Amino acid sequence: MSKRKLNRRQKWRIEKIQQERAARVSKKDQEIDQQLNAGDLGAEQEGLIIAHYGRQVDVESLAGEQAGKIHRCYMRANIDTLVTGDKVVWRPGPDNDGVVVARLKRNNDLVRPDTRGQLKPVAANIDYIVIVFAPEPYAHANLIDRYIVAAENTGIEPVLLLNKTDLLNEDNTPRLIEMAERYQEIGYKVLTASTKDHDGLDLLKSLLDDNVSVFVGQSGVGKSSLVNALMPGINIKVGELSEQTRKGMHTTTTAMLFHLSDGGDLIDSPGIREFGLWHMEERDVAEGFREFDGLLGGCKFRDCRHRQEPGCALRDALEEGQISPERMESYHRIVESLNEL
Ligand SMILES: Nc1nc2c(ncn2[C@@H]2O[C@H](COP(=O)(O)OP(=O)(O)OP(=O)(O)O)[C@@H](O)[C@H]2O)c(=O)[nH]1
Ligand SMILES: [Zn+2]
Repeated sequence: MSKRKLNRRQKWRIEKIQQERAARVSKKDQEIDQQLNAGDLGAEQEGLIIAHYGRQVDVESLAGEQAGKIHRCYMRANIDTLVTGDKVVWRPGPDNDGVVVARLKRNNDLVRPDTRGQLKPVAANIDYIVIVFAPEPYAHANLIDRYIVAAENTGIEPVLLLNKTDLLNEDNTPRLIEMAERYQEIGYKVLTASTKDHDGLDLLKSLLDDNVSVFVGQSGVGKSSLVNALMPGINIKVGELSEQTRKGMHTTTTAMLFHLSDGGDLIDSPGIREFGLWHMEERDVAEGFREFDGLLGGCKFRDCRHRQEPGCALRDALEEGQISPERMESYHRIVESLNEL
C-alpha cells in the first residue's frame, strides 16, 4: 500500500489537536520551566514536604547523594494541594530549587476549617497526635476528651502526655493520676514528662523515634518547651507562638516538619496546636469515644440521645461500669457545646 497521504482536512485536525495540547501545558508550568531552565532538571526521585510557602514548597531529598538536602520547589499545575508531611516525586533543579511532579498517596491528614469553614488538610502522614496536659493550666478532662475525639476522627493514634510533673503535689496528684488511669483503661497510652527536671523525656523520645508526631493541647501546657527539649538548638521561643496567635498575626503560619535530635519527626504550627477545637458533628463525637465501639446502634431507639431513654446501650454499659461516668458526662457536654458554636 502506498504511504498514507494526509488530506488537508486531516492535516488541519492534527494541527488543531497539537495546538490544544500545547495550550494545555499550563502557563504556570511554562513559567516554572523558564525559571528552572528545564533542561537542567535532574531525575525524578522521592521527597518529603517539610514546609509550604504559598506557591512553593521545601522538599527534602529522601535518598541518594542528595539525601537530607532541601530544595525550594515549584509545583506542577496538575498537582493536588500539597501539605507538610506529604511524600512527593520531584526533580531537583541546579540551584537548590526544583519541581514537584506528583504527590504520593497519603496515609492520613490533619484538617482544619479555612476562612469559609471548609475543611482543608494542613499536615499529612502523621503517626501520633500527642495531647499534652499539665497540672497548670488546670487540666479539664472535657477538653482532653475533645482533643481525643478530634484525633479519633482522623484515624491518627492519640497519645496523652502529662507534662510538668515537677508541679505535682498532694492537692493535684490524686485527680491527675485518676484521670491518667481512666485513659489507660480505655486503651490510651499515657506518658509523663517534665522539661524542668528532665523527667520522662527518654520514654517520650522512644515513642517519637521513627514516627511523625504533632503536639496539641491548650496554651501554656509546655509544648514549646518540649519541642526545645527534644531539639536543642531549635529555640522555639516559649510563649511566643501563642502570643502571635492571640494577635491574629500568625495563625496561618506554615506547618514545619522538624527532625528530632534522637529520631522521629515533629510537625508544628499555630494552626496545628489549635487542632480539635472547631466544630464537629454529633455522630463524630460518639464515634470519637473508643469505649462506645460496638455499642452505638445497639440502643432501642435509632435516634437515642443516650440520656433517659429506655433500652439505651450506652446507659446499660455505664451501669455495668464499662463506661466511666466522667466520660459519659464529657460526651454529653461536648454534644451540648456543638449547639453553642
Ligand atoms: N514547672 C514547669 N514549667 C514548665 C514546664 N514546661 C514548660 N513550663 C512553663 O510553662 C509555661 C508555658 O510553656 P510553653 O512551652 O510556652 O507552653 P506552650 O504549650 O507551648 O504554649 P503555647 O505556645 O501558648 O501553645 C512557660 O512559662 C514554661 O516555662 C515544666 O516541665 N515544668
Ligand atoms: Zn442510647
